[in-house]
Amino acid sequence: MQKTNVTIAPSIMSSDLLNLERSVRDIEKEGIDTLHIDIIDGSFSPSMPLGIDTVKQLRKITNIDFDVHLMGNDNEFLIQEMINIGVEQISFHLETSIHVDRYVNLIRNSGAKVGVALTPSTPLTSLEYILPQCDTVLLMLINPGFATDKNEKQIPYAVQKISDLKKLIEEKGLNTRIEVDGRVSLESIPDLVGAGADILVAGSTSLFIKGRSLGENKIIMEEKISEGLSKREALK
Ligand SMILES: O=C(CO)[C@H](O)[C@H](O)COP(=O)(O)O
Repeated sequence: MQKTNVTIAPSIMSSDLLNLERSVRDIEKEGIDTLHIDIIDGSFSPSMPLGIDTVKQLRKITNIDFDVHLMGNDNEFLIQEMINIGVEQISFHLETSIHVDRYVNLIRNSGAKVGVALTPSTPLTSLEYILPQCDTVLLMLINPGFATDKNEKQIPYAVQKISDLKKLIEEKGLNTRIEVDGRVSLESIPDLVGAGADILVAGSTSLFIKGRSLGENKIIMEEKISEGLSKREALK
């Protein structure tokens, strides 16, 4: 399979939470170099699958890149904790941020990559001034934190929002990567990648689909990514 620049970022909260070390080893064995870690504070949204100490423990056992998605209200506190641990990318939500430039600078000065996350209905206009300072924009395609709620479906305007963001990034001549998260399923990957998604957060509807091994699911994901890249080429 041809290597593409679309990143598969397994969401550790979708793996076996009772065997995190084994999940990390399985992910490493597949040559995956990014781990998506959701930190949810129970107030921003109701679940609390992983905590700060989980990230600390994970850091001790692996050098894989940590792509941390903060879903909390106290961004300054959480960002500082992640910086202290030493993670490679930190994304925080604009909806819970007043001091956005301050958070961007905190993350940038630590050497980590800067990500700004948007819940599904937050318009792209909210990125107007901050986009040039972002390495990544994380578009949530379900309401963040509700991954275990099976009634939570991918938003119907996912492809539209990704292609609108891609256009904005290209118009401004930026290299910002688009990360998508929430029901990034085997079925939806070709359209999401076709529209411009660069980082796919892989959870229960792709990499961790039960009944197949991680390796088997990864091969199918790669096929779907190739399909998406062909679509993207055709749309040019
Ligand atoms: O951020 C998340 C939920 O807020 C999870 O990372 C994501 O939902 C996992 O993927 P899937 O929806 O395919 O299980």
